[in-house]
Amino acid sequence: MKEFSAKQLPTKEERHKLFGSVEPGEKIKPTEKEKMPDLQNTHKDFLFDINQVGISNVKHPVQVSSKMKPETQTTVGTFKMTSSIKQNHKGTNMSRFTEMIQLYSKGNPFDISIASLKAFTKDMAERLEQDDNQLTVSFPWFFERSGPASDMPGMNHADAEITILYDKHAGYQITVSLKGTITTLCPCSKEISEYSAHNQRGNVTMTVDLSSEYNEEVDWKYALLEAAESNASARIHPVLKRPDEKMVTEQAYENPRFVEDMVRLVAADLYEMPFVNKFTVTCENEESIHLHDAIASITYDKALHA
Ligand SMILES: Nc1nc2c(ncn2[C@@H]2O[C@H](COP(=O)(O)OP(=O)(O)OP(=O)(O)O)[C@@H](O)[C@H]2O)c(=O)[nH]1
Repeated sequence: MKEFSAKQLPTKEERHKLFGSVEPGEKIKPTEKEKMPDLQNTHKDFLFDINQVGISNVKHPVQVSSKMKPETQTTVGTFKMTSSIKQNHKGTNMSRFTEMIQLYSKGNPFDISIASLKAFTKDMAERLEQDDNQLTVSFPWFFERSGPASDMPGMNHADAEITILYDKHAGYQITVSLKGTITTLCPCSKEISEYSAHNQRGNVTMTVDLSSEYNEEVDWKYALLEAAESNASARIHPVLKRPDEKMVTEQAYENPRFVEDMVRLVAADLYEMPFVNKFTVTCENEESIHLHDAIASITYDKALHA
């Protein structure tokens, strides 16, 4: 066997120099915060107001409560946090956004209940010395789902999002959104075929403005998921044994749905929810007989039809 001969490597410092690192240049600008120029806080005519300025794509662990199991979970939140600024103000103080997340979470998962996020956005506006603040947090929400016959559980998830808009004069506007996955079986295919019918995964996205009647006794994630799943041909399951698979297959055949049927049925459920003001429901079916998807959407504002 060939004997291993060790290389004589230069030191780490020498290696960095070998690959281009140089000595620091002369540094003459102040290093104390008080002596640094504060460009962001320059005031003169900068031509336009800005509607939203801040930071996006901030990842932070978040704590989510739910009516479904697990009743509390830690998941990953992706935040966007902004406020408006006036024409005479050059820039926002960006470090304050992430500083506030740390202040609220104290190094733990950030509690993203509606109450906590309402307090956060109001504080944020005050800390930025602006009239408004907007926060959006999106996160995968996990929920346990059991097989319909075997009752064997597994973990499903849906994409959830909360947007809180705080305005010093107008108060709060709260919008929540959930994208859940369902099974749809094609009614046309069932009608025309001697046997079988094509079916597919459908994605139902519901975006809802919450009314002032909303309180957190109601789990909005569960309510929206139920609106999508209870109207589908069948629900999606992580674990299915043969008796489960038989039930799900037959249930889908007994409840065929076009993409149009889905958005109308979900719209009816959202219409009946007293804590929903305005909603958009979109269904996109990943068609198993096409390369393209089928899509339908309804936007409805209860106030416009009062
Ligand atoms: N306004 C603005 N800031 C930026 C931009 N790009 C980076 N920065 C941020 O500028 C931040 C530092 O500015 P400030 O947050 O005003 O810091 P500061 O003045 O020391 O903080 P305060 O004492 O809270 O006012 C850094 O966190 C950078 O992320 C930009 O395009 N606009």
